[in-house]
Amino acid sequence: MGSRSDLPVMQAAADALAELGVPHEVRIVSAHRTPLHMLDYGRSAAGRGLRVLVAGAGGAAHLPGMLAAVTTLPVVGVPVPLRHLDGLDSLLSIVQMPAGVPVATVAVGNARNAGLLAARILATADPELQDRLARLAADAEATVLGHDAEVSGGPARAGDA
Ligand SMILES: Nc1c(C(=O)O)ncn1[C@@H]1O[C@H](COP(=O)(O)O)[C@@H](O)[C@H]1O
Repeated sequence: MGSRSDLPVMQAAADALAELGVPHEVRIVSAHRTPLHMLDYGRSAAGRGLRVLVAGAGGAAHLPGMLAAVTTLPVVGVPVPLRHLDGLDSLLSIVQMPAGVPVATVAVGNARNAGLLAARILATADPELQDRLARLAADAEATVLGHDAEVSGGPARAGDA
C-alpha cells in the first residue's frame, strides 16, 4: 500500500488471504514518495517468489500501475477512499490504464475482494486452494440462506420458488 494510512482499508486483503491459508507479505511502498524503493520492490517481486501483487493507494493512485509497469506478475489494484472525492480519484487513476499495462481493479475500498481475486489467480494452479475458495463461497451462501429463513419465517433452500 502507498501509505500506512491505507492499512485500515488494506487489512481486509491480508485477512482474506490469511483465512485461506495463503502466505503473503504486507508492505508500504510508494511510487511518489519512495520511487526507487518501488522500482526495486516491483522488479524483484517475481524473483522473490511472489506470484500476485495487491496494490492499494488513495488519491492520485499511481502505485498499482507503476508496479504493473515493472513486473509481469498480475497486479490487483484497490482504490482507497480518502476524505476528498470519496475514492473516485483513486478509482479512475487505477482503472484507466493504457493498453499493454493491465491492472485488475476492484471496487472502491473493497480490499477483501482484492485478496480473494489474488487467491483465485493462485488457485488456478492449486486444487486445494480451489477447494478452500469453494468452501468459503458455500459458507457465504449458507449465511444468506439463513438470513432469508430468518426474515421470511420459514426454512429456505437454494432454488426454492
Ligand atoms: N497514491 C499514493 C501513492 C502512489 O501512488 O505511489 N503513494 C502514496 N499514495 C497515497 O497518498 C494517500 C495519503 O497518504 P498519507 O496519509 O500518508 O498522507 C494514501 O492513500 C496513499 O496511498
